[in-house]
Amino acid sequence: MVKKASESLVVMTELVLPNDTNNFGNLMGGRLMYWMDIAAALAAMKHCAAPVVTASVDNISFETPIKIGNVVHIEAKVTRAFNSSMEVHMNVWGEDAIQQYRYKSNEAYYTFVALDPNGKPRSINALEPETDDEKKLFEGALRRRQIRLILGGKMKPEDADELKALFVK
Ligand SMILES: CCCCCCCCCCCCCCCC(=O)SCCNC(=O)CCNC(=O)[C@H](O)C(C)(C)COP(=O)(O)OP(=O)(O)OC[C@H]1O[C@@H](n2cnc3c(N)ncnc32)[C@H](O)[C@@H]1OP(=O)(O)O
Repeated sequence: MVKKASESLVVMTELVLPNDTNNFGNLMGGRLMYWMDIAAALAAMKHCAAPVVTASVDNISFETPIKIGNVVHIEAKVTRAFNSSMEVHMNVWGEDAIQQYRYKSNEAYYTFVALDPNGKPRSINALEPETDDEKKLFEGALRRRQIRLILGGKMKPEDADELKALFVK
């Protein structure tokens, strides 16, 4: 079965409360990553209709702090499905609901693996990108997968054909 990228869309909204912040009154990075993990896992489950586990989290840059009392918006969507794993892209914004403005906080890629009832990786639906943005993310996903598998010790650099093609014509 092939599912559209848009079918996996998850939008999560949270309010930054005192217990979520550091001594500067900014949202803690770890709390944000926790919310992102949940939003991305839900997007992955919408795509594969199975329980999932987080296999890896790519680097996250915290561009702009999100202040106490602000709102956090997380948008998560599956970019590409492989055999049992899928990459989820997220955009995160902060919002001052009183002054009524929104600002970009960060973006990230998480990878999830679908599990069968025995807790083993299972095959998943293919994914079809539709919009230009979805197609761009879909195309880059193979390269990003090879980078994270090399870093995770699951792939030899010499086997990363998609990455090598960037440098060797
Ligand atoms: C009772 C029912 C209730 C239902 C209700 C549902 C409730 C559900 C709620 C969910 C909401 C919360 C969601 C939070 C989710 C967590 O936080 S889960 C906790 C943190 N994560 C973990 O504990 C995962 C621990 N790791 C593992 O279990 C295993 O290493 C993995 C990830 C399953 C991989 O297993 P493995 O035996 O190494 O498998 P292997 O055949 O080598 O690879 C399988 C796939 O993993 C990929 N992979 C392996 N390592 C990596 C890596 N480092 N980077 C990227 N991909 C990798 C491979 O590329 C491969 O992909 P495909 O080529 O098949 O597409």
